[in-house]
Amino acid sequence: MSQRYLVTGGAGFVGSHLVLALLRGGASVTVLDDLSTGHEAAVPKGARLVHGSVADPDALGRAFAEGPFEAVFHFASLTLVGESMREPVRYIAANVAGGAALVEACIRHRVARLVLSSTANLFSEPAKIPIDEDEAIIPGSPYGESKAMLERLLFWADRIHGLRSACLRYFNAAGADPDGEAGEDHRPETHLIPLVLDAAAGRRPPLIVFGDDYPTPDGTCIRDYIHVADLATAHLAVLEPLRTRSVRYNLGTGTGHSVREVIAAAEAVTGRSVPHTIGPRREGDPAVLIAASDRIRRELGWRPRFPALETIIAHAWAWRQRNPHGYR
Ligand SMILES: NC(=O)c1ccc[n+]([C@@H]2O[C@H](COP(=O)([O-])OP(=O)(O)OC[C@H]3O[C@@H](n4cnc5c(N)ncnc54)[C@H](O)[C@@H]3O)[C@@H](O)[C@H]2O)c1
Ligand SMILES: O=c1ccn([C@@H]2O[C@H](COP(=O)(O)OP(=O)(O)O[C@H]3O[C@H](CO)[C@H](O)[C@H](O)[C@H]3O)[C@@H](O)[C@H]2O)c(=O)[nH]1
Repeated sequence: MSQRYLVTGGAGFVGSHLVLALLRGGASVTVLDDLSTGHEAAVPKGARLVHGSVADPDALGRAFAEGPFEAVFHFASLTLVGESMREPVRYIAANVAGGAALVEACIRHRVARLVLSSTANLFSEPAKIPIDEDEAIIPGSPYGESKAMLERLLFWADRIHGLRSACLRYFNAAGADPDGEAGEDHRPETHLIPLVLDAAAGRRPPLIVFGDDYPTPDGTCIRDYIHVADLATAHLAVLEPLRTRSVRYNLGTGTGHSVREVIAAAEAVTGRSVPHTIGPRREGDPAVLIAASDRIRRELGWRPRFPALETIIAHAWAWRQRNPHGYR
């Protein structure tokens, strides 16, 4: 019998790519998603969708009735840093309550392993770049704070109940399924690469570059863009160590790219110009965020298959070209 997994938020960008990877590996997948930002059409064929919130006991009951699960992957979350700066209470309440309800259900249903989508926003004042797992956790927003709280909740769930967990701190998730079966469709879209590609395609007004007076070589912010398919393989790679211990890893490629470099790479990939203007800084944006992913490389042998920015952008562009209206 095939192994069965629960993926919360599996109708969203990163979650749907993990669902694809699990299905391609022969697993059975249940997705629990309230479709608040995800899309029913993004749930890959072959997975079962339970429509509802992780905070709703009835929806959790319907999802867990499909178990027992080998492991649970928790992507479902409010995810926007900027929005969380305006609505801190809603962000912390929703993310912590949803995560806590899910963890409680995992304990009750004797799930042994849970993987949490955590974030680079834990590290708003890095003492050194690249950022490793020993860096002090100083969340940059209520969104980051909610992930820090869930990481602590998981620490205690392991210590007291033996629920093993992996906290995966993604840096900038980007790209699309290399075979074109899934892609990025956030509404509203706030992420740089899809905005750049839509500007190139003429589907949006010119991109606004948020500040060109940062202490970086070209003045624009530097980020570590990691292919969403490589995030998926990292989720699969942690399942083995989770049999015996909890882990936490920072996930990026270890290479940073400025906003200007992203624009130049997109122009090279698409053969079009990316109309853009320079605007003010966006509140809360650190100048440079780059992950040291040495620990997961060393301990688990994980490597990004698609580390090059051009490949990440090419896959995102290919999906967007075939799906100009996203998932509709
Ligand atoms: N995209 C990134 O660059 C990035 C970076 C760091 C961390 N993350 C984390 O990765 C995860 C996935 O991010 P994403 O970009 O795929 O976001 P997304 O919005 O595309 O996906 C989130 C999914 O969760 C669902 N959801 C939200 N609240 C829910 C609830 N209470 N119950 C059930 N479903 C709910 C949404 O409908 C959506 O399908 C999030 O936890 C996010 O915080 C993302
Ligand atoms: O219209 C835009 C959009 C973005 N940017 C710049 O592009 C870079 C990337 O911005 P994104 O919004 O794509 O990503 P962030 O680095 O802000 O956020 C990412 O990392 C965060 C943690 O730091 C969270 O985890 C979040 O979910 C994740 O998308 C930033 O320097 C931003 O200032 C622009 O110049 N113009």
